[in-house]
Amino acid sequence: MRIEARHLNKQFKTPVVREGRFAGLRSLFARDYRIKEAVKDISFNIESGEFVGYIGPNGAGKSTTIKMLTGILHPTGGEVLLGGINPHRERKRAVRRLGVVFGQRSQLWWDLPVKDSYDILAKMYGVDEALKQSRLAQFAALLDLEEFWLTPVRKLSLGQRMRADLAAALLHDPDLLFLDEPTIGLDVNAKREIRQFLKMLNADFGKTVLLTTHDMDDIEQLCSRVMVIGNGELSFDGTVQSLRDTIGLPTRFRVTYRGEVNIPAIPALEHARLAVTLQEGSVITVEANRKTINTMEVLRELGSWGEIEDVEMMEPDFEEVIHRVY
Ligand SMILES: Nc1ncnc2c1ncn2[C@@H]1O[C@H](COP(=O)(O)OP(=O)(O)OP(=O)(O)O)[C@@H](O)[C@H]1O
Repeated sequence: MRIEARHLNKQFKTPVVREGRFAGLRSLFARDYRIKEAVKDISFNIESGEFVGYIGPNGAGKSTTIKMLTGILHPTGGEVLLGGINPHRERKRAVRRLGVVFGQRSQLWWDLPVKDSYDILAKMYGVDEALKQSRLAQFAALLDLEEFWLTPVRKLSLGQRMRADLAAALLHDPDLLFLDEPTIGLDVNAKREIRQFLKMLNADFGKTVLLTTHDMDDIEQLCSRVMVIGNGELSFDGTVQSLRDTIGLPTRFRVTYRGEVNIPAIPALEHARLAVTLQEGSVITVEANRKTINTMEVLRELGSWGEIEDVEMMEPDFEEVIHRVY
């Protein structure tokens, strides 16, 4: 099912608290508001079967976008279409086609045993008993749900809770999945399990997925496409590889010199973004943008600074670099 976002905007209006004498009294009569433009004119299409990552720094507008896409929050401007259905005008029809997981907040009933939440959700979505049983049997096998079937949700570990929440979001067999930080706070093993499951949902069951995350491994391992939002605006939309190319990931060279080192004030390759990031005696770390200079050029330049004893090359870490881009 296709997701279309057309010129989405969201402004939040929050009252400003006044200070000083009689401030409270004055606020009763005339209120000042501050307008926060959380999402500014965002448009994109996500085709059926795509797995798209949605990334950006804290407060960039990711959750606000997801809430508008799923119909929870009304846009100030623009329109959302999910398989042609506007979730704000036809909420019930849209809700049947989409599943949502918010990693920070469970949609399960906190004090009830896990299985009871599925009974309630099945009733809410009109999933009949036989379908509910067969789907739950499938999820129980894939997500190992049975070990905590009768445990109240509040007693689940974070990893168990996330698995339980995923099953809940899928109980009515939606075509679209919106996942807001589904791996947050999980350990390495739990992350791996969740990723395997999500990969399977997309590859084998054809679910269309939009995923927000701060974990670049999620993006690299799962997404065919990534959108970057910063300060409410889309700043990138393309493949993970083209994002890497755009950023021009720097490679780090750690060079140990024998004897004296003379770093020129302006290195010859400065125009191509060769920068000294650390100097510890005769050990110097430089960063070079491999898009603009090749390794031999870098080594030639470094060799002109002194007699090289050893060079260690370190490949860039996507996660670290993307945070610089934010
Ligand atoms: N209900 C609200 N009222 C006022 N401001 C809000 C409201 N919800 C969000 N905002 C503001 O809108 C901006 C975008 O918030 P949003 O939660 O969408 O960011 P995010 O990209 O999901 O961040 P994070 O990665 O921290 O979860 C922030 O500045 C936030 O403070």
